Amino acid sequence: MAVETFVSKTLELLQEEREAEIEETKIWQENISLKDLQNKGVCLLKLQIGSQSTGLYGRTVIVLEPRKHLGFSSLPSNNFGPGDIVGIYDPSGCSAASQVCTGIVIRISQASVSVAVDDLKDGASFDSDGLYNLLKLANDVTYKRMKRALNALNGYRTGPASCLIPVLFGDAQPSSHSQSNEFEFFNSKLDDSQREAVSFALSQRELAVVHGPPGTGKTTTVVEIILQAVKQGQKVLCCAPSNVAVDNLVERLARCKAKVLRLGHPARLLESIQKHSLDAILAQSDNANIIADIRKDIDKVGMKKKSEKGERGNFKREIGELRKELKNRETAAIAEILKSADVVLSTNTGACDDGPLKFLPAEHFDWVMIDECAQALESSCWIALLRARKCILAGDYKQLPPTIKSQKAAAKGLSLSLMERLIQMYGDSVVRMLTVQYRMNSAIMEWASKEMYNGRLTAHSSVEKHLLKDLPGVACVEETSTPLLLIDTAGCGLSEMEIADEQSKGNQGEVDIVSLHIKSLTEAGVKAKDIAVIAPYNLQVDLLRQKLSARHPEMEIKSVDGFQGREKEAVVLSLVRSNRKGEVGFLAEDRRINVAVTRARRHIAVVCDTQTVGNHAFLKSLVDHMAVFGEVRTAFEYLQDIVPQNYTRDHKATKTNTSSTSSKQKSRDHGPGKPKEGQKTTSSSKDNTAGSQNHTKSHTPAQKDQKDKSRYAEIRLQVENFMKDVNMKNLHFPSSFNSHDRLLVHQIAEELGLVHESRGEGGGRCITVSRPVALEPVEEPTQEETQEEEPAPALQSEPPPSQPLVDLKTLHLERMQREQQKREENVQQKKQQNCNPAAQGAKKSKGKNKTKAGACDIAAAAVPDDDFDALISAVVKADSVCSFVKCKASVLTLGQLCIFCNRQFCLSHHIPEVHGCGDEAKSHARMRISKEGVLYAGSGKKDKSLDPNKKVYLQRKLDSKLKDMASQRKPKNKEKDT
Ligand SMILES: Nc1ncnc2c1ncn2[C@@H]1O[C@H](COP(=O)(O)OP(=O)(O)OP(=O)(O)O)[C@@H](O)[C@H]1O
Ligand SMILES: [Zn+2]
Ligand SMILES: [Zn+2]
Repeated sequence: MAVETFVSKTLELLQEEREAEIEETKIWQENISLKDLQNKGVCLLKLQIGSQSTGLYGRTVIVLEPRKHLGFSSLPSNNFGPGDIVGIYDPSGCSAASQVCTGIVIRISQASVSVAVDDLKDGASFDSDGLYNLLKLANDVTYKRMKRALNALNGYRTGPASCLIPVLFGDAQPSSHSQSNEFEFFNSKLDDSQREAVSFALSQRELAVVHGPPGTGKTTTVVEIILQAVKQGQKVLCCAPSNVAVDNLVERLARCKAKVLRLGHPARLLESIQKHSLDAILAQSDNANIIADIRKDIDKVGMKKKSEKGERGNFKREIGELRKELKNRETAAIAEILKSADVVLSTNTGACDDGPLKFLPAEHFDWVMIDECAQALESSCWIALLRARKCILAGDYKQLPPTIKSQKAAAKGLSLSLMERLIQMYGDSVVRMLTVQYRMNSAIMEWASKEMYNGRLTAHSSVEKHLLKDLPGVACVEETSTPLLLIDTAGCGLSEMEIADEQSKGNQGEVDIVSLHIKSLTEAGVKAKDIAVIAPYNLQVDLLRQKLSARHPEMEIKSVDGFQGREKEAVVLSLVRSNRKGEVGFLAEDRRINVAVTRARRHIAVVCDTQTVGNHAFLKSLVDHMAVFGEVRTAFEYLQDIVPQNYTRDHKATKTNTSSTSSKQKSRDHGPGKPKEGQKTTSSSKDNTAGSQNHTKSHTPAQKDQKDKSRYAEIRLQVENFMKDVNMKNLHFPSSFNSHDRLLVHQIAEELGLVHESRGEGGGRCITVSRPVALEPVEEPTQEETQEEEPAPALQSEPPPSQPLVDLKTLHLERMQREQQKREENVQQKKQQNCNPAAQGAKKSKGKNKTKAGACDIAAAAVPDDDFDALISAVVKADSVCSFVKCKASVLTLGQLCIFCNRQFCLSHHIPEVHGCGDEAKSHARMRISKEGVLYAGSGKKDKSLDPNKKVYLQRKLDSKLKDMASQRKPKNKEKDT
């Protein structure tokens, strides 16, 4: 009964999912430009042929690359993967008429995609100068196979799985063998939890679940289980949802000398795996020569001129005979090979009856092992499960579930994996969890363990304390000495781009900060190939690649979903979302964040707006964990390095001229070895001394603390003496001061409201403290805006540097919140007056008329209330003329607002390219994504907040932009032969 219910419900949901997919494809074909398809990651446009070769059992393999002369060396972020079925089209479009051929993606990197092409249409060939489009094709083979398996499950009467099925549907209890047989482990290094999982799997009669959290050696355990099964004489069918996971197992098992056989299209297998493929083994078998001869004969016959009438019939018959002979021989050879293998491996759907397995008797396999089970649709598992009397499922259901297009079908249960369903049904009695992890520094692990794995994980001693600085060639600087680094953009105005599509978000400010952090890491000697940059959004991935890929071609920059199953020494995670409403959308999928964080071995840096992401409990737990156990910096510490392109918060440039360097200006924790050029911190504040400044430095072990304190007192005394001596202009500290000393100087200067500056490089670097430049007097600032207006607020009682950390964090957040409120009020006010403070700020900044939409908020925030009126009137005036440098044209009646910089321009300067927003316009055009169409499974809610008028305006603008850009380009007309 349970089976019937399950099958009918699942068939329905699969149908829904299939319809969603078809619907999506239809929408694409009808409404979406190729450009947009590319943005969605399912299309790659205008690729050129990098090389062409014959490989893989006679198939043509072409390598497609982005056009070189455009300067893009990397492909746009996309969802192509090995094994995908694709169409190759000439550049006229992606319609049936322009299709050159279809093929299968063999391999894809950031720089190129290799496709094993199916037969070319008659007469067609690839033009080495031509450009081609690549489109992912929907493929219903998988659906058909799953449906068939479900129907078979429903009608299952007798067969190997008759005892297994009732257990998997709760109609019979799982049981175990009465006497556990003694066995010896092949791998003597297994830890206790791994051994327990292996013993348990061996002792169960029908079902065992191995729950392997990140880095706990799940594959190691699975391999041991399989080897033990083989030793007992069992035949094992081993599956996983993805080709990558299957190949990984093939490699590991082959290394242990197991007799493995990998099923699947050779194009889909890793090169190193191909020798284990059915095709390769077949090619080496005794039958191979005969088969090859027959093939040759067929080719020969086929080559003869087809036009010779009369002869034609003979050829056909001859070929027919040869084909039949070939088929018989191959069938026999395949069956023989299959039977002699101990472990047959394939993807879940590759284990179907229409593949080579049809040559085996129904009872052939004893066990079915499904790895990465939590990432598979249950229906796909049933393709293999019907073949065995016992199943072992391995995976981690706390990581991302299978990708499902229909949110409805997902919500109704399609995304529930077999593994999770069984755990819901039987609880822990069928599960053994691996609890020792071999990847993460314990500080990284603790959060995941606590939030996702009931606190059961422990870090193996080999990784527990490992840090980047322990890697050969990596210097010990602050960035390489901390496992957790949170770079908080709250209150820094680094808002996400306003794009109507929930699936596509970007944040240029975070890109810049990530880039600076990458710079510190690589300068400290961390290799680019050991760093992963991860973002949850494809758009952000693209922006990050644009910024970083040219400089670091070896660095992997991927979406979270694309990184599951992988690990890197260092991970830099950009969470992107930063908005007033506190919307986190897509990030609200806890498992996605879990995956992102647990890729890191020695270091994870999270760049995010804690104020936005803090609205989500799970994300907040991460932020809090990092605040307590790691190091927290505010993005302000980085902004000085990126201000010019990004925004004008340097209000000295705005000539509102005051005193008030932003209250938010935080002490910058320049770490040893990472001081930034030209960096100057002119601010300090009472409020800093109140402790919030110290939140940048968090983790201080007790003994170190003691030493720090005395050194701190020593330096502090020197600085205080300097302050008393009015004749002394500067206080130079010797270059013998190490980076930590300099850090203390920095802290003290901050506390005492002094200016400090580091000069020189490496060992010659030294720090100087001086009095702040005299500032114009200002009115008493408000409580919140507590400022550094008096040169020396100093010498009030200073709390010692270490403070309860959580409190600091809270203080910080509270303050950010107050600032946010204030900013919002200001913006409100600004709106009423219909003015635009950013315009003025931008005009004066660097002469390079460029500013971001958010800049006005920042400028407003940076100005104390009292000055606000003055600013407003200045700005109203500025706003009535064109914002282009030196242009005096009035924009009151005929002005045009630039959506990128939010400024008014006259008709001759309103085009983004003309006044300096060209880059933004270009990237915006690239990012335009239609509202519908869902790329990922997940829990994201659509952002419905964008004003429809604005959206229409935006669309129109972008459309005309695209047209402009298209007409500027002379498309190369390629001749077509049909
Ligand atoms: N018992 C062990 N002793 C020492 N190292 C181990 C042990 N088990 C696993 N490892 C190490 O942990 C790492 C991950 O192991 P493995 O490849 O089996 O896990 P995985 O399945 O790829 O990862 P995950 O656990 O994230 O799924 C490997 O470097 C492996 O050598
Ligand atoms: Zn502009
Ligand atoms: Zn103008």
